[in-house]
Amino acid sequence: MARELHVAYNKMRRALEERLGLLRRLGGMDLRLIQVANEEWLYMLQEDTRNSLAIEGYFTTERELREVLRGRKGAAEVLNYFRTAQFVYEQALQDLQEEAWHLDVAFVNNIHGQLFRETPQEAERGRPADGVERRIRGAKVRPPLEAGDYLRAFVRAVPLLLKRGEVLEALAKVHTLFEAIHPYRGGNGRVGRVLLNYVAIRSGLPPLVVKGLEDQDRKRYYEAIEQADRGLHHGFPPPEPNALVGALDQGEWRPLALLLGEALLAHLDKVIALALVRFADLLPLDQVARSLGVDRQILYVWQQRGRLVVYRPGGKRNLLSHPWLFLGTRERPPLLPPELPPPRPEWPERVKDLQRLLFHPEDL
Ligand SMILES: Nc1ncnc2c1ncn2[C@@H]1O[C@H](COP(=O)(O)OP(=O)(O)OP(=O)(O)O)[C@@H](O)[C@H]1O
Repeated sequence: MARELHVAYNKMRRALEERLGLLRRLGGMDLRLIQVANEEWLYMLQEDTRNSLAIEGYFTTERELREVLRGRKGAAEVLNYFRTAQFVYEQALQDLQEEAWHLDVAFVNNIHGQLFRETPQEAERGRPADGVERRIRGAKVRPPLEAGDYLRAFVRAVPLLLKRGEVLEALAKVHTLFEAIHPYRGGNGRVGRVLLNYVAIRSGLPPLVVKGLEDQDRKRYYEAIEQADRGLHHGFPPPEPNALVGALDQGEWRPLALLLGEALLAHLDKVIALALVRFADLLPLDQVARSLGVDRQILYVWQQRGRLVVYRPGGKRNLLSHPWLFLGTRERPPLLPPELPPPRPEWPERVKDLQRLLFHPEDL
Protein backbone atom coordinates (compact mmCIF):
# COMPACT_ATOMS: atom_id res chain seq x y z
CA MET A 1 0.00 0.00 0.00
CA ALA A 2 2.76 2.41 1.01
CA ARG A 3 4.69 1.46 -2.13
CA GLU A 4 1.62 2.00 -4.34
CA LEU A 5 1.12 5.43 -2.79
CA HIS A 6 4.74 6.26 -3.36
CA VAL A 7 4.54 5.28 -7.05
CA ALA A 8 1.25 7.14 -7.58
CA TYR A 9 2.66 10.23 -5.88
CA ASN A 10 5.80 10.27 -8.01
CA LYS A 11 3.75 9.87 -11.16
CA MET A 12 1.52 12.75 -10.14
CA ARG A 13 4.52 14.90 -9.31
CA ARG A 14 6.02 14.35 -12.75
CA ALA A 15 2.73 15.04 -14.55
CA LEU A 16 2.37 18.26 -12.61
CA GLU A 17 5.93 19.36 -13.33
CA GLU A 18 5.44 18.75 -17.03
CA ARG A 19 2.17 20.67 -17.24
CA LEU A 20 3.64 23.52 -15.22
CA GLY A 21 6.53 23.67 -17.65
CA LEU A 22 4.04 24.00 -20.50
CA LEU A 23 2.17 26.75 -18.66
CA ARG A 24 5.41 28.65 -18.04
CA ARG A 25 6.31 28.40 -21.72
CA LEU A 26 2.88 29.79 -22.60
CA GLY A 27 3.47 32.88 -20.50
CA GLY A 28 2.71 31.61 -16.98
CA MET A 29 0.02 32.60 -14.51
CA ASP A 30 -1.83 35.86 -14.79
CA LEU A 31 -4.67 37.44 -12.88
CA ARG A 32 -6.87 37.14 -15.92
CA LEU A 33 -6.48 33.38 -15.92
CA ILE A 34 -7.63 32.94 -12.32
CA GLN A 35 -11.16 32.79 -11.04
CA VAL A 36 -12.82 31.73 -7.80
CA ALA A 37 -14.42 28.47 -8.90
CA ASN A 38 -18.09 27.89 -8.11
CA GLU A 39 -17.33 24.55 -6.53
CA GLU A 40 -15.35 26.31 -3.83
CA TRP A 41 -18.41 27.88 -2.27
CA LEU A 42 -21.44 26.10 -3.72
CA TYR A 43 -21.28 23.48 -0.95
CA MET A 44 -22.28 26.17 1.57
CA LEU A 45 -25.76 26.49 0.14
CA GLN A 46 -28.68 24.16 0.70
CA GLU A 47 -29.20 21.62 -2.02
CA ASP A 48 -32.22 23.19 -3.70
CA THR A 49 -30.50 26.58 -3.93
CA ARG A 50 -27.33 24.92 -5.09
CA ASN A 51 -29.07 23.08 -7.89
CA SER A 52 -30.77 26.17 -9.22
CA LEU A 53 -27.53 28.15 -9.04
CA ALA A 54 -25.40 25.43 -10.56
CA ILE A 55 -27.42 25.79 -13.74
CA GLU A 56 -26.92 29.51 -13.91
CA GLY A 57 -23.36 28.68 -13.25
CA TYR A 58 -20.59 31.08 -13.72
CA PHE A 59 -19.82 34.23 -11.75
CA THR A 60 -16.94 36.45 -12.56
CA THR A 61 -18.01 39.40 -10.48
CA GLU A 62 -19.35 39.86 -7.02
CA ARG A 63 -22.22 41.88 -8.44
CA GLU A 64 -23.42 38.96 -10.57
CA LEU A 65 -23.28 36.66 -7.58
CA ARG A 66 -25.05 39.15 -5.29
CA GLU A 67 -27.92 39.38 -7.77
CA VAL A 68 -28.57 35.64 -7.73
CA LEU A 69 -28.08 35.17 -4.01
CA ARG A 70 -30.30 38.03 -2.96
CA GLY A 71 -32.41 37.11 0.06
CA ARG A 72 -31.21 33.51 0.17
CA LYS A 73 -30.18 31.86 3.40
CA GLY A 74 -26.41 31.80 3.83
CA ALA A 75 -25.90 34.52 1.23
CA ALA A 76 -23.62 36.60 3.47
CA GLU A 77 -21.20 33.73 4.05
CA VAL A 78 -21.07 32.88 0.37
CA LEU A 79 -20.47 36.47 -0.66
CA ASN A 80 -17.82 36.81 2.01
CA TYR A 81 -16.14 33.68 0.75
CA PHE A 82 -16.18 34.85 -2.85
CA ARG A 83 -14.84 38.29 -1.98
CA THR A 84 -12.17 37.03 0.41
CA ALA A 85 -10.94 34.32 -1.95
CA GLN A 86 -10.74 36.80 -4.80
CA PHE A 87 -8.72 39.21 -2.68
CA VAL A 88 -6.37 36.55 -1.36
CA TYR A 89 -5.74 35.00 -4.79
CA GLU A 90 -4.93 38.39 -6.24
CA GLN A 91 -2.65 39.11 -3.31
CA ALA A 92 -0.85 35.81 -3.88
CA LEU A 93 -0.27 36.60 -7.53
CA GLN A 94 0.97 40.09 -6.72
CA ASP A 95 3.26 38.59 -4.08
CA LEU A 96 4.57 36.10 -6.62
CA GLN A 97 5.39 38.90 -9.03
CA GLU A 98 6.96 41.07 -6.32
CA GLU A 99 8.65 38.14 -4.61
CA ALA A 100 6.92 39.19 -1.40
CA TRP A 101 5.30 36.98 1.20
CA HIS A 102 2.28 37.83 3.36
CA LEU A 103 1.57 34.74 5.33
CA ASP A 104 1.64 36.20 8.84
CA VAL A 105 -0.77 35.95 11.78
CA ALA A 106 -2.48 39.24 10.95
CA PHE A 107 -3.15 38.06 7.39
CA VAL A 108 -4.64 34.75 8.55
CA ASN A 109 -6.79 36.43 11.22
CA ASN A 110 -7.91 38.95 8.65
CA ILE A 111 -9.05 36.18 6.30
CA HIS A 112 -11.15 34.75 9.11
CA GLY A 113 -12.46 38.23 9.92
CA GLN A 114 -13.54 38.84 6.33
CA LEU A 115 -15.23 35.46 6.02
CA PHE A 116 -17.51 36.16 8.99
CA ARG A 117 -18.32 39.81 8.48
CA GLU A 118 -21.99 40.49 9.21
CA THR A 119 -22.75 36.90 10.14
CA PRO A 120 -23.84 35.42 13.50
CA GLN A 121 -20.12 34.77 14.24
CA GLU A 122 -19.40 38.51 14.09
CA ALA A 123 -18.20 38.62 17.71
CA GLU A 124 -15.51 35.98 17.14
CA ARG A 125 -14.22 37.12 13.82
CA GLY A 126 -10.50 37.32 13.33
CA ARG A 127 -9.70 35.96 16.79
CA PRO A 128 -8.07 32.62 17.60
CA ALA A 129 -10.10 30.79 20.25
CA ASP A 130 -7.49 30.82 23.02
CA GLY A 131 -8.43 28.59 25.94
CA VAL A 132 -11.59 27.33 24.24
CA GLU A 133 -11.90 23.60 23.70
CA ARG A 134 -12.51 22.79 20.02
CA ARG A 135 -13.53 19.43 18.63
CA ILE A 136 -13.30 18.30 15.02
CA ARG A 137 -16.02 15.85 14.14
CA GLY A 138 -14.66 12.37 13.41
CA ALA A 139 -11.07 13.42 14.11
CA LYS A 140 -8.60 11.92 16.58
CA VAL A 141 -6.59 15.11 16.81
CA ARG A 142 -7.42 17.50 19.68
CA PRO A 143 -6.69 21.11 18.72
CA PRO A 144 -4.42 22.78 21.29
CA LEU A 145 -5.92 25.30 23.73
CA GLU A 146 -3.12 27.80 23.01
CA ALA A 147 -4.63 28.62 19.61
CA GLY A 148 -2.73 31.90 19.11
CA ASP A 149 0.68 30.44 20.00
CA TYR A 150 0.22 27.57 17.58
CA LEU A 151 -1.01 29.88 14.85
CA ARG A 152 2.19 31.90 15.26
CA ALA A 153 4.21 28.71 15.01
CA PHE A 154 2.16 27.66 11.95
CA VAL A 155 3.06 30.76 9.92
CA ARG A 156 6.73 30.14 10.71
CA ALA A 157 6.45 26.47 9.78
CA VAL A 158 5.08 27.24 6.28
CA PRO A 159 8.36 28.58 4.80
CA LEU A 160 10.23 25.66 6.36
CA LEU A 161 7.93 23.21 4.65
CA LEU A 162 8.15 25.01 1.31
CA LYS A 163 11.92 25.26 1.47
CA ARG A 164 12.27 21.51 1.74
CA GLY A 165 11.42 21.07 -1.93
CA GLU A 166 8.38 19.16 -3.05
CA VAL A 167 5.51 21.60 -3.47
CA LEU A 168 2.71 19.00 -3.31
CA GLU A 169 4.10 17.52 -0.13
CA ALA A 170 4.47 21.01 1.33
CA LEU A 171 0.90 21.97 0.43
CA ALA A 172 -0.46 18.79 2.01
CA LYS A 173 1.49 19.38 5.22
CA VAL A 174 0.63 23.10 5.41
CA HIS A 175 -3.07 22.31 5.15
CA THR A 176 -2.86 19.42 7.60
CA LEU A 177 -1.10 21.55 10.20
CA PHE A 178 -3.58 24.40 9.94
CA GLU A 179 -6.59 22.09 10.18
CA ALA A 180 -5.10 20.21 13.14
CA ILE A 181 -4.46 23.44 15.04
CA HIS A 182 -8.02 24.53 14.18
CA PRO A 183 -7.32 27.94 15.69
CA TYR A 184 -10.86 29.35 15.46
CA ARG A 185 -14.18 28.21 16.86
CA GLY A 186 -15.55 27.85 13.34
CA GLY A 187 -14.46 28.59 9.78
CA ASN A 188 -11.24 26.61 10.01
CA GLY A 189 -12.00 24.65 6.84
CA ARG A 190 -12.66 27.76 4.80
CA VAL A 191 -9.71 29.76 6.16
CA GLY A 192 -7.49 26.70 5.64
CA ARG A 193 -8.54 26.26 2.02
CA VAL A 194 -8.19 29.95 1.17
CA LEU A 195 -4.71 29.87 2.75
CA LEU A 196 -3.87 26.72 0.84
CA ASN A 197 -4.66 28.58 -2.36
CA TYR A 198 -2.57 31.53 -1.27
CA VAL A 199 0.40 29.18 -0.91
CA ALA A 200 -0.42 27.39 -4.19
CA ILE A 201 -0.68 30.57 -6.26
CA ARG A 202 2.32 32.11 -4.52
CA SER A 203 4.20 28.97 -5.60
CA GLY A 204 3.25 29.52 -9.25
CA LEU A 205 0.35 27.03 -9.29
CA PRO A 206 -3.30 27.67 -10.11
CA PRO A 207 -5.84 27.72 -7.26
CA LEU A 208 -7.46 24.39 -6.49
CA VAL A 209 -10.84 23.16 -5.26
CA VAL A 210 -10.49 20.67 -2.44
CA LYS A 211 -13.72 19.95 -0.73
CA GLY A 212 -16.10 18.87 -3.49
CA LEU A 213 -19.88 18.84 -3.60
CA GLU A 214 -20.40 15.11 -3.27
CA ASP A 215 -20.40 13.29 0.07
CA GLN A 216 -17.76 10.88 -1.18
CA ASP A 217 -15.40 13.73 -2.10
CA ARG A 218 -15.66 15.19 1.37
CA LYS A 219 -15.19 11.80 2.97
CA ARG A 220 -12.02 11.26 0.98
CA TYR A 221 -10.77 14.73 1.95
CA TYR A 222 -11.46 14.29 5.69
CA GLU A 223 -9.93 10.81 5.71
CA ALA A 224 -6.84 12.11 3.96
CA ILE A 225 -6.35 14.78 6.66
CA GLU A 226 -6.93 12.15 9.33
CA GLN A 227 -4.04 10.07 7.96
CA ALA A 228 -1.82 13.10 7.45
CA ASP A 229 -2.15 14.38 11.04
CA ARG A 230 -1.38 10.98 12.58
CA GLY A 231 1.77 12.35 14.18
CA LEU A 232 -0.43 14.68 16.25
CA HIS A 233 -3.04 12.16 17.40
CA HIS A 234 -1.37 11.69 20.76
CA GLY A 235 -0.88 15.37 21.39
CA PHE A 236 0.96 18.40 20.07
CA PRO A 237 4.65 19.12 20.56
CA PRO A 238 5.47 22.62 21.90
CA PRO A 239 4.52 25.46 19.52
CA GLU A 240 7.86 25.47 17.71
CA PRO A 241 7.99 25.32 13.88
CA ASN A 242 10.61 22.56 13.73
CA ALA A 243 8.82 20.40 16.28
CA LEU A 244 5.56 20.74 14.35
CA VAL A 245 7.24 19.88 11.05
CA GLY A 246 8.76 16.80 12.73
CA ALA A 247 5.30 15.67 13.88
CA LEU A 248 3.90 16.16 10.37
CA ASP A 249 6.66 13.97 8.96
CA GLN A 250 5.26 11.09 11.03
CA GLY A 251 1.90 11.25 9.26
CA GLU A 252 0.89 9.64 5.98
CA TRP A 253 0.54 12.81 3.91
CA ARG A 254 0.51 11.17 0.46
CA PRO A 255 -3.25 10.56 0.13
CA LEU A 256 -3.84 14.26 0.76
CA ALA A 257 -1.01 15.25 -1.59
CA LEU A 258 -2.54 13.03 -4.29
CA LEU A 259 -5.96 14.58 -3.77
CA LEU A 260 -4.46 18.07 -4.06
CA GLY A 261 -2.45 16.99 -7.09
CA GLU A 262 -5.57 15.74 -8.88
CA ALA A 263 -7.38 18.98 -8.14
CA LEU A 264 -4.38 20.96 -9.38
CA LEU A 265 -3.97 18.95 -12.57
CA ALA A 266 -7.64 19.39 -13.46
CA HIS A 267 -7.39 23.12 -13.00
CA LEU A 268 -3.95 23.40 -14.56
CA ASP A 269 -5.19 21.92 -17.82
CA LYS A 270 -7.84 24.61 -18.02
CA VAL A 271 -5.37 27.35 -17.23
CA ILE A 272 -3.06 25.99 -19.95
CA ALA A 273 -5.85 26.37 -22.51
CA LEU A 274 -6.47 29.91 -21.29
CA ALA A 275 -2.76 30.74 -21.51
CA LEU A 276 -2.61 29.32 -25.05
CA VAL A 277 -5.25 31.88 -26.04
CA ARG A 278 -2.56 34.55 -25.72
CA PHE A 279 -1.21 33.17 -29.00
CA ALA A 280 -3.67 30.78 -30.63
CA ASP A 281 -7.13 29.20 -30.32
CA LEU A 282 -7.99 25.62 -29.47
CA LEU A 283 -8.74 23.58 -32.60
CA PRO A 284 -11.01 20.64 -33.39
CA LEU A 285 -9.23 17.34 -32.84
CA ASP A 286 -9.34 16.39 -36.51
CA GLN A 287 -7.42 19.49 -37.40
CA VAL A 288 -4.84 18.77 -34.67
CA ALA A 289 -4.43 15.22 -36.03
CA ARG A 290 -3.85 16.60 -39.51
CA SER A 291 -1.20 19.07 -38.44
CA LEU A 292 0.54 16.41 -36.36
CA GLY A 293 0.35 14.08 -39.37
CA VAL A 294 -1.25 11.20 -37.42
CA ASP A 295 -4.56 9.40 -37.23
CA ARG A 296 -7.14 10.72 -34.75
CA GLN A 297 -6.97 7.38 -32.88
CA ILE A 298 -3.32 8.07 -32.03
CA LEU A 299 -4.37 11.30 -30.36
CA TYR A 300 -6.65 9.36 -28.00
CA VAL A 301 -3.74 7.15 -27.05
CA TRP A 302 -1.56 10.21 -26.41
CA GLN A 303 -4.31 11.82 -24.40
CA GLN A 304 -4.66 8.74 -22.22
CA ARG A 305 -0.93 8.59 -21.63
CA GLY A 306 -0.87 12.24 -20.69
CA ARG A 307 1.07 13.22 -23.81
CA LEU A 308 -1.58 15.55 -25.27
CA VAL A 309 -3.87 17.94 -23.41
CA VAL A 310 -7.40 17.53 -24.80
CA TYR A 311 -10.60 19.37 -23.82
CA ARG A 312 -14.12 18.07 -23.88
CA PRO A 313 -16.27 21.09 -23.11
CA GLY A 314 -19.58 20.00 -21.57
CA GLY A 315 -19.06 16.36 -22.47
CA LYS A 316 -19.87 17.24 -26.04
CA ARG A 317 -18.41 15.20 -28.84
CA ASN A 318 -16.36 18.02 -30.28
CA LEU A 319 -12.96 17.57 -28.68
CA LEU A 320 -10.48 20.41 -28.77
CA SER A 321 -6.72 20.66 -28.48
CA HIS A 322 -3.73 22.25 -30.18
CA PRO A 323 -0.46 20.91 -31.65
CA TRP A 324 1.47 22.96 -29.08
CA LEU A 325 -0.25 20.98 -26.32
CA PHE A 326 1.48 17.81 -27.47
CA LEU A 327 4.10 17.07 -24.83
CA GLY A 328 6.21 14.70 -26.89
CA THR A 329 6.86 10.95 -26.80
CA ARG A 330 10.08 8.98 -26.97
CA GLU A 331 9.88 9.05 -30.76
CA ARG A 332 8.53 12.54 -31.34
CA PRO A 333 9.62 15.83 -29.80
CA PRO A 334 7.06 18.34 -28.45
CA LEU A 335 5.85 20.91 -30.96
CA LEU A 336 5.88 24.13 -28.99
CA PRO A 337 8.35 26.37 -30.88
CA PRO A 338 11.28 27.81 -28.90
CA GLU A 339 10.22 31.36 -29.78
CA LEU A 340 6.56 32.26 -29.46
CA PRO A 341 4.94 35.08 -31.44
CA PRO A 342 3.93 38.24 -29.54
CA PRO A 343 0.62 37.80 -27.63
CA ARG A 344 -2.51 38.74 -29.56
CA PRO A 345 -3.83 42.12 -28.35
CA GLU A 346 -7.40 40.83 -27.95
CA TRP A 347 -6.46 37.78 -25.87
CA PRO A 348 -8.06 38.88 -22.56
CA GLU A 349 -11.48 39.00 -24.25
CA ARG A 350 -10.94 35.57 -25.76
CA VAL A 351 -9.95 34.24 -22.32
CA LYS A 352 -13.38 35.23 -20.99
CA ASP A 353 -15.15 33.31 -23.76
CA LEU A 354 -13.00 30.27 -23.27
CA GLN A 355 -13.49 30.38 -19.48
CA ARG A 356 -17.20 30.18 -20.08
CA LEU A 357 -16.76 27.28 -22.46
CA LEU A 358 -14.36 25.29 -20.28
CA PHE A 359 -15.75 25.96 -16.84
CA HIS A 360 -19.45 26.31 -17.56
CA PRO A 361 -20.42 25.04 -20.98
CA GLU A 362 -24.03 24.61 -19.83
CA ASP A 363 -24.39 28.41 -20.05
CA LEU A 364 -23.92 28.41 -23.78
N1 LIG B 1 -9.63 14.45 10.74
C1 LIG B 1 -9.45 15.76 10.63
N2 LIG B 1 -8.38 16.35 11.20
C2 LIG B 1 -8.20 17.69 11.08
N3 LIG B 1 -9.03 18.51 10.40
C3 LIG B 1 -10.11 17.97 9.82
C4 LIG B 1 -10.37 16.58 9.90
N4 LIG B 1 -11.51 16.34 9.23
C5 LIG B 1 -11.92 17.53 8.74
N5 LIG B 1 -11.09 18.52 9.09
C6 LIG B 1 -11.15 19.95 8.70
O1 LIG B 1 -12.07 20.64 9.50
C7 LIG B 1 -12.88 21.49 8.66
C8 LIG B 1 -14.16 21.85 9.38
O2 LIG B 1 -13.85 22.78 10.41
P1 LIG B 1 -14.80 24.03 10.73
O3 LIG B 1 -16.19 23.51 10.95
O4 LIG B 1 -14.18 24.88 11.78
O5 LIG B 1 -14.69 24.80 9.32
P2 LIG B 1 -15.80 25.58 8.47
O6 LIG B 1 -15.07 26.41 7.48
O7 LIG B 1 -16.77 26.26 9.39
O8 LIG B 1 -16.52 24.37 7.77
P3 LIG B 1 -16.54 24.00 6.23
O9 LIG B 1 -15.17 23.55 5.88
O10 LIG B 1 -17.56 22.88 6.18
O11 LIG B 1 -16.99 25.23 5.50
C9 LIG B 1 -13.03 20.65 7.40
O12 LIG B 1 -13.43 21.40 6.27
C10 LIG B 1 -11.63 20.10 7.25
O13 LIG B 1 -10.79 21.04 6.64
